[in-house]
Amino acid sequence: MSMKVAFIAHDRKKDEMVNFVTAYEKAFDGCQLYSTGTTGQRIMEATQLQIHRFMSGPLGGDQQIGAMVAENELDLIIFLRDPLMAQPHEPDITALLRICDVQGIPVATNVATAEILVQALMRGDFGWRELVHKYKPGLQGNE
Ligand SMILES: O=C(CO)COP(=O)(O)O
Repeated sequence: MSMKVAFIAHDRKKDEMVNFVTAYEKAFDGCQLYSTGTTGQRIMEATQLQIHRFMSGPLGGDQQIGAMVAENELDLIIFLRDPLMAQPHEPDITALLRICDVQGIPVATNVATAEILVQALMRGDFGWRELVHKYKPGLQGNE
């Protein structure tokens, strides 16, 4: 099953995102890729990856990705937030992180975590959906 991965980066984190995705281009090749508007544009300019781009974050892109999460349609999100600058669409960002916690979707908000998750992706140990179900009370595997 091909993994569905989303990339989001705030402006002062976009170079870091491009460098990160470029370094792991092979790992992401073969995944179904999604992004907010400008982040995806920057990654596609720098790599051969094909990415489905949603709207820019401040115009609703975080919410569009959040809608995928709500349907449990994403396996991994790399969201390089700018921790030092307030964003006009802060409520959308909070909402996206919240819905990831609702659905148990792994989110990396810095490259240290992203690195670990991508290593796991390359090893093929992304049994996320099963894991999530295992730990949810009342669901199969957690009697
Ligand atoms: O603002 C963003 C995420 O909150 C990112 O949007 P862009 O990728 O369009 O810059």
